Amino acid sequence: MPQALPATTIIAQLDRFRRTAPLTHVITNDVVTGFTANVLLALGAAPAMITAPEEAGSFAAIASALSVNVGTLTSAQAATIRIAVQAASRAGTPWVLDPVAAGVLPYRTELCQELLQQHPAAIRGNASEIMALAGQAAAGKGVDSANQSDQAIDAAKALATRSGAIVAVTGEIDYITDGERVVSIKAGDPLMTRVTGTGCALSSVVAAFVAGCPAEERLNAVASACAVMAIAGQRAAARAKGPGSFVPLFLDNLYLLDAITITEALA
Ligand SMILES: Nc1ncnc2c1ncn2[C@@H]1O[C@H](COP(=O)(O)OP(=O)(O)OP(=O)(O)O)[C@@H](O)[C@H]1O
Ligand SMILES: Cc1ncsc1CCO
Ligand SMILES: [Mg+2]
Repeated sequence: MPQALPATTIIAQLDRFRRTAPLTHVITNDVVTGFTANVLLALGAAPAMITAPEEAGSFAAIASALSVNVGTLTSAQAATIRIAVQAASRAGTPWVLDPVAAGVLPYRTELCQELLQQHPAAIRGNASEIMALAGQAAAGKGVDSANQSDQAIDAAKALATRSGAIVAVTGEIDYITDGERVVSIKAGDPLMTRVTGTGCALSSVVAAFVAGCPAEERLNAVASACAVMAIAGQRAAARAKGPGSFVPLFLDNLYLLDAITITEALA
């Protein structure tokens, strides 16, 4: 049975995050780069999108966390990702994988499977992506999921056990697992699927939350990252007229999140 995440845990994790303002190295897709940087800044992290193959390795080694997303993968970017992930792995920088459209396209699916051997701290994807990475039949529709997140709980547990990563499978309900414990978050709003990049940005927020986090606290850190995004999304959607007004309200609500808003949202 999935457990709910207590508000006190989310508040403590967000407080640690804001006090440390983690330097977050992001190698992501062309669609969401600016939005992801703004989400991280609104919450209080320090994003840096360093993508040159000559620089990605040295930066991954000094960053507090690395986030890798294969959404608009090219062969040149795959080379950069390999350099960055290997450097992060060697330096002990926790890194997070967002396997966008894994299962739909063999090239990126093989790259994601290869990267799993480099000990990701966390993997965040939608249901179809997590099922595909776990080797189950999935029905991704391009970058979108055609599966419900609860269909992917077993796949998420198996993938966590195999990779050693915390796995977050997101959707209407988010499930986060270390292979044994499963935590669920029910907040968010369907409007979050009507703007691009909420999931992609979440993966970089997950990276920033695992920065400097002891291994035994990682499940709480990843789940708290999912919770802050979902809560801010829910609060923004309550006042938005549609996707256009949702985005600025979402950034404002990330910035304004505090103990009171978090406690209220989960009450
Ligand atoms: N139907 C829904 N109802 C409520 N919240 C939702 C719903 N779908 C997604 N969300 C919220 O949006 C977040 C992003 O998850 P989603 O699974 O849509 O990512 P994604 O498909 O990888 O997105 P993208 O590829 O556009 O970045 C979830 O963690 C959740 O908070
Ligand atoms: C729309 C889109 N296409 C490739 S990546 C991306 C962002 C959402 O995953
Ligand atoms: Mg995605």
